[in-house]
Amino acid sequence: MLLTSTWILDLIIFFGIGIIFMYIYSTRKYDYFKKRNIHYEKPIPLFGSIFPVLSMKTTIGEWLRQLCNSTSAPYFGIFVFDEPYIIIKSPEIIKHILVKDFSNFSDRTVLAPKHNKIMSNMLFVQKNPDWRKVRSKMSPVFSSGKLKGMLSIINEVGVDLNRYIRENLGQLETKEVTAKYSTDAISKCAFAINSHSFKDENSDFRKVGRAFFDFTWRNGFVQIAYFFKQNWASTLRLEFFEKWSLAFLRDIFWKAIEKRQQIGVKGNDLIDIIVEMRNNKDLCEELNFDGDKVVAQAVQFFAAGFETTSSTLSYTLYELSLQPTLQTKLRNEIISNIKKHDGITYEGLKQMKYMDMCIFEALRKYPVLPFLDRRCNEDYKVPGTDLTIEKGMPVYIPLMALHYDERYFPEPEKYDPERFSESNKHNVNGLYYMPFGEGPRICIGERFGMLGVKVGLSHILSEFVLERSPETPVPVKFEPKSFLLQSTVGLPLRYREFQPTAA
Ligand code: HEM
Repeated sequence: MLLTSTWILDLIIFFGIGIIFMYIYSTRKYDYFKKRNIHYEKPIPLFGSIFPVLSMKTTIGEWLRQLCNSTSAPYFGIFVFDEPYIIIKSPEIIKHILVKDFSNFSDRTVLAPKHNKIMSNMLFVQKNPDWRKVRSKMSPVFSSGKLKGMLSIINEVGVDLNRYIRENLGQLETKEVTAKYSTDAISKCAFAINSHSFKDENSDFRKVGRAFFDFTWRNGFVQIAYFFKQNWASTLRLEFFEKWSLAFLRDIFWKAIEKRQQIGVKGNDLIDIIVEMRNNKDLCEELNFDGDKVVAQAVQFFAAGFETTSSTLSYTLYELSLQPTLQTKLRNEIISNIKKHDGITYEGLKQMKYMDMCIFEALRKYPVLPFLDRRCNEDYKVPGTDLTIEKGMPVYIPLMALHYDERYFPEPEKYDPERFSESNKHNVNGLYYMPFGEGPRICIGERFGMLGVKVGLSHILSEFVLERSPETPVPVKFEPKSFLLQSTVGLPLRYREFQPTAA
């Protein structure tokens, strides 16, 4: 008993004071946009404006889309808990931020956790100046020469993929099928290991993939902390990826490196490239490139490549199953291309223009990342506007909202590859279509990702016809527990063998 004669009353008073303190603290910046005459989404104490996302009622991509539709302003504010964030809708301003004035916005907001050396050395989260050095050294990994070398590895996985489909004809969960394919392709390219996902539902790599990206409460909470409340994530030492999964990848990776160094035979994969880098003493010194910093590059390859490739491939197949005419058009292109090039070749894949259009349109409707983020490094006056973005301010580009904006893409819900035909030019006076991001921090694996998707489409559509089944969700409902656009019920489709008609 401190203040009153009963401890219950004391407790109520302390509790009340605590609530008042939290209220005052969490709302102290809530006049930020009002003072600057910037349109903003009204916050609620403690949570800010983003409560619908935090309570997992909606996905962040869909929420930002709703907000963008509710105002004609070129930019507006939101509050994430107690912090103001600026959302940029104007394609011209976006171009300034991502490309022209990149030096002011060269880092992402997501945490690079000091407590985890693998995670903090992944390119996606790395901050400058380290990011610049590692990016320039990793870029050659994705050169045409290296990609051509990796094509034969991915093609082998494509053969396993079609064998699996043939053995399981009927209804298949397409997202799971494409996840097996991308898991095997990336584990072979980055770790020189066949993870046998098609044979073993619970192969170790597949388990790691699930642990990384399946929508669980744990993953939802950690993603929120890493993207929105970095100080919580570092104080609580939260792990973005579960410890056992990183330990598994680290172990596999070093074994692969040792084996490669012992036998000295090249494999045209990431392991070769890393071995080359490790043998270059100057480079290792410059980057302080050893131990977990090296492992980080392979884990990055897996983490960034596995879900992105399988998501894009599965959504393209899903949309084509709903529109058989488009599916036939693409199949015809694939079959004649395979005949012309005597198989699935690098040159042949480059020539399939309709395939590009189908993938670009799938990426418009289902961008793997529904928003891009940057943090302002120093006060920045946006050219041609009254807006000054202050140092430290997080800036979001609402990718999904832009991809569904009727001004750029009429009837946005409709899947129409013709939007990306040669005659339809995009991003002429600014940026609004960017499934791989833009500027110096654009996706480093864009060409590798496209290669994986194209090889997968070529294998599947040359041999199978995909159809909608009663279980196929139309339209797709996105899982609010995930930052990525994942269907709540997967993408079940019916597969049957393609029977070519005699010419
Ligand atoms: C269809 C497949 C893919 C899509 C749609 C995609 C999309 C993206 C997007 C939107 C970004 C953010 C760009 C920005 O902020 O401007 C990104 C970054 C990144 N992606 Fe991809 N990605 C794909 C495949 C891959 C693959 C296969 C890899 C690696 C093997 C990869 C590695 C990365 C890395 C390392 C970054 C961070 C780059 C940096 O900060 O320098 N991605 N990706």
